[in-house]
Amino acid sequence: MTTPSQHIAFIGGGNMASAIIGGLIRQGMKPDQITVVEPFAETAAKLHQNFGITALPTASAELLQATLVVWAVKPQIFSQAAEPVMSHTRGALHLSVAAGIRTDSICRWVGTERVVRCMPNTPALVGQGITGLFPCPLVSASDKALVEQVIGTTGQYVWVDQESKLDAVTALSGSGPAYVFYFLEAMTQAGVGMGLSAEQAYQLAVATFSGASSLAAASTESPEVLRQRVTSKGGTTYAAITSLDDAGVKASFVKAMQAAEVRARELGDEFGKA
Ligand SMILES: NC(=O)c1ccc[n+]([C@@H]2O[C@H](COP(=O)([O-])OP(=O)(O)OC[C@H]3O[C@@H](n4cnc5c(N)ncnc54)[C@H](OP(=O)(O)O)[C@@H]3O)[C@@H](O)[C@H]2O)c1
Ligand code: PRO
Repeated sequence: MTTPSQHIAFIGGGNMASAIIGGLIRQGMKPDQITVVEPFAETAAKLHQNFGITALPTASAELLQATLVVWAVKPQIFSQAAEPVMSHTRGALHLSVAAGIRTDSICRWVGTERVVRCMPNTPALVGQGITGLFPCPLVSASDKALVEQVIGTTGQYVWVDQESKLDAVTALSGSGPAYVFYFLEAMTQAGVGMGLSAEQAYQLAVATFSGASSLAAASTESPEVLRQRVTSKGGTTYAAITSLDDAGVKASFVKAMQAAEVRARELGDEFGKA
């Protein structure tokens, strides 16, 4: 992976921007190749402390040097954040991480159709993210290559062929780390209830998740077969999975992800109008 030689601007310097900036810096990009617009002083201080970047509190002509602009603001304020930025960045390629906000809204707000919409996730912070990407028709092969270079510093990526599929990516891998943490909370709570220390229960739960994920990634077999290998006839796993099935956990999980996909669409409808 080569480091982008371009200048990159981030609008919004919070969690997701920091995850991507961290990836870029780890790969050797220099802080002076990165401009961040971040009005919140505490977040700006963290950017300085973590990456040596002095954020701008508001948009300025400094943004003119950006060849790529990464939009990492909440969907709710995207259109408002774009107003002061637009006049400085019309010549740049734009990459949005905002959940739900569709490319027709983004193109209107940023004044160009060189727009890629994406959905990363927070394991990007440790270089193990996965990002879904969707390009507008005017995005060139070299634009896509630049986006791949930037997002590649945070982990894996997949291009989707229809924009609506990004809402599914959002429900699956965008929100997905929260589902994993939810399971970790439950497994740790159960372990503590059975007499383990909180530290040991958490260590066992985290190692089990990462170990099982690595096994699934390395295996050619389906998760169903891998699960069956753990499940001895009449044994402990059988008792646990039967209890989960009786409680309808799998169906509830599918329903929960559908709720996330619906919410992504709603965010686009609700905040994409402006
Ligand atoms: N976190 C995730 O797991 C995740 C995953 C994929 C995609 N996303 C998407 O990433 C985007 C950012 O999420 P996040 O979790 O990184 O949120 P966040 O940590 O709150 O970061 C957003 C930052 O933008 C700042 N901001 C507000 N108004 C601004 C303006 N006018 N100009 C420039 N910056 C402004 C916010 O400052 P204030 O705090 O002062 O408002 C905040 O620091 C969202 O659209 C979300 O859908 C998040
Ligand atoms: N975090 C954002 C949300 O919860 C988008 C995916 C992960 O809306």
